[in-house]
Amino acid sequence: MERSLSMELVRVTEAAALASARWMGRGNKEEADRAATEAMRDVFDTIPMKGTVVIGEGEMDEAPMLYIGEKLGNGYGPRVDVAVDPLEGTNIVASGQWNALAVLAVADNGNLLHAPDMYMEKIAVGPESVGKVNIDAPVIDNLRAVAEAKNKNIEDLVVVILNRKRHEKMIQEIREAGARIKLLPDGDVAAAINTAFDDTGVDIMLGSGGAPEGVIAAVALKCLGGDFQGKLLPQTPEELERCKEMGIEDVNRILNMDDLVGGDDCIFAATGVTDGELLKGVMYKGSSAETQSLVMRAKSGTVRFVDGKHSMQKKPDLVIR
Ligand SMILES: O=P(O)(O)OC[C@H]1O[C@](O)(COP(=O)(O)O)[C@@H](O)[C@@H]1O
Repeated sequence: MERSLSMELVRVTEAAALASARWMGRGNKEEADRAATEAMRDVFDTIPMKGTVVIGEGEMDEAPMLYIGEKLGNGYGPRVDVAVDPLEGTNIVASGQWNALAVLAVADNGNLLHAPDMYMEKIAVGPESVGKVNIDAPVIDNLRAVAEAKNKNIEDLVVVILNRKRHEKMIQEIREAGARIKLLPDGDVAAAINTAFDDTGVDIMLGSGGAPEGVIAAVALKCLGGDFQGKLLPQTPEELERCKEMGIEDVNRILNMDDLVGGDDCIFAATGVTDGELLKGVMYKGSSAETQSLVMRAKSGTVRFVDGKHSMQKKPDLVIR
């Protein structure tokens, strides 16, 4: 992939964030998602690449755009797999809470796991804890390992986990271990990324969430030198069949970083829609709007924070969609 592709891709997540942030707190997650998806789709065709959506808004018959298999880009450039989540945290935006992102990930053709839309058990940690955790290990063992790797006490750790009934037992185990917890309403991609940035105060992410989001988070952590492990959790015979079609015969198999995103060349881009620990959300300032984005490439190890100031006069399409 060209080095410049990462900076081009930020324009895509910026556009999605600018469009969907208009819907903050308005109680309409569908419209927020639609605005993000349309804006993202519009910008993709200006990007120099031959992309194919492998993780998107759904199958062709259920999503009008950014559907799985859709071709993206201007047709000149590298052949790449594209994973998109135009609005990660639709409920977050609808209720004006923290950590909604517009996100995408790109890797060389054939290198992203085509994760079906089902649950995935996940564990995410930053660089210090690489090689120290195991998704199959008891919670207490993983917490001890992260505490030791970060030279902390377990009581100092902050664990993030989605606030769901299915996590009751795990939350109890974390509490018994003495660690602190952030219970998330939604948004486990931001949570996973935060584990690799010390200033966010987040040490480890545990629990299950969407498998597509898992692949996107794995790309981010590959760029950051962290670790991500996943396990698919099919809930129905149809979902089990989907796993087999993907070549995953043993669903209990741990999906390591290289299973989720192969090779060493992948790019991750995200723009804050609402404020979070790492990225600020969109601010509309009358004649302009400001965005904050994160863009990273695993091959070079470059991590960039990009502040954008967008003119509403010169770019009227940034107004409400
Ligand atoms: O709400 P569930 O079913 O527990 O699913 C969890 C998944 O939903 C999210 O919280 C938000 O997803 P949406 O943006 O599609 O609403 C993800 O971050 C997470 O992976």
